[in-house]
Amino acid sequence: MLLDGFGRKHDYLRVSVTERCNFRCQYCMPEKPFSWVPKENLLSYEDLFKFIKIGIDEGIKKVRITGGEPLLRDDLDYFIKLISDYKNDIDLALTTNGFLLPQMAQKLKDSGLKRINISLDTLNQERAMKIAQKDVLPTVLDGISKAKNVGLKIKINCVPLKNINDIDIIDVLDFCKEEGFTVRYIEFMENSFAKSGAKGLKADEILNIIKTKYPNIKKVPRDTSSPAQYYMLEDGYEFGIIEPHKDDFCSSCNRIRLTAEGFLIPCLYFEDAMSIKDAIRANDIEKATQILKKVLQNKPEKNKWSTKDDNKVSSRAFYETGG
Ligand SMILES: Nc1nc2c(ncn2[C@@H]2O[C@H](COP(=O)(O)OP(=O)(O)OP(=O)(O)O)[C@@H](O)[C@H]2O)c(=O)[nH]1
Ligand SMILES: C[S@@+](CC[C@H](N)C(=O)[O-])C[C@H]1O[C@@H](n2cnc3c(N)ncnc32)[C@H](O)[C@@H]1O
Ligand code: SF4
Ligand code: SF4
Repeated sequence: MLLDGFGRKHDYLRVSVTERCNFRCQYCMPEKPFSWVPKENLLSYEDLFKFIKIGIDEGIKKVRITGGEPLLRDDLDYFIKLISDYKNDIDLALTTNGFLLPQMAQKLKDSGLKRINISLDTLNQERAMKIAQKDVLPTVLDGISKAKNVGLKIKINCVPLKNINDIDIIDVLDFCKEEGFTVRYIEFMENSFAKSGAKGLKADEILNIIKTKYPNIKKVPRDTSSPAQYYMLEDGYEFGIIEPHKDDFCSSCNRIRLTAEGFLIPCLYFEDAMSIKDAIRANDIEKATQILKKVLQNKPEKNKWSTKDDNKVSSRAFYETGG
């Protein structure tokens, strides 16, 4: 079992397979980074898989593949199959912007992927273009529909930005309700890579907008293993809000992150990380396991965003950590 220094059991591994992306979302990667991590510094699928096996053998029950845009990395279905064949009952999921799903959805499903979380900030083509800085919406909607048709379980992630897509919150909710998807609104997390001046909506602002159409909203008892607080509409439909500025879910944090370069990141909002790259490349499983346990031992108790100081800005890029 993987326990950290506060006795929290870790059974959720998020693996970023690339930091590259085909979108330039204002809240994440508005400019192409000055340089990408050179390809030779990335861990191969076989090496990432070696580490995932360690995790699974130590008690990891859920693996989420993310990025950058994970579907940009060639042969992702091969990687997913490696994991799925190793342990078929693992909760194997992917977070994607959806753009490459039209051609990938079936392959992903066939390779053993179970769930998919897709980013969808608006159903308005122009505003989608403004956020991603590319005309993405028709292809993303096609991708969502393909993913649904092949039988992948879908959640939608939406980051509402002030004066950009705050007017789309209810549309996105209604779309998800109709399609049978769970939507989670994520508060914009200030970071030094986001477009300057970008402003997110806080949870109560998001809720107030939803209440203009659905006044009777009930809070669902909190599942503290998820960063999302869920709410229920009168008809039973549930949606979530993720408030990264809070830390009430940190006391039951169950997750650890691995970047494409092999850094193990204990907490989304801390700079610390240790590399397992050399150990894994040398096939030194014992050393890689030791590093994993050391990272967990030194994991912070909670994020540093919950203080009253609202001006904190993370210097970690979401496209590097995978969110
Ligand atoms: N503060 C905080 N936010 C998180 C954490 N994990 C995920 N989030 C936020 O939630 C967003 C969406 O996460 P997803 O990639 O969809 O994964 P998930 O929420 O674990 O998905 P499920 O497995 O479906 O519950 C991330 O981009 C983050 O903004 C976390 O550990 N701490
Ligand atoms: C970094 S992306 C990687 C996966 C994929 N490219 C995507 O967009 O779904 C993972 C998640 O992080 C979220 N995200 C990115 N930047 C964010 C920010 N500054 N604040 C809050 N969420 C953010 C995205 O909306 C997405 O749901
Ligand atoms: S949020 Fe996802 S799609 Fe948007 S720029 Fe970041 S990695 Fe790319
Ligand atoms: S902010 Fe850090 S400690 Fe809190 S839930 Fe996320 S990863 Fe865990």
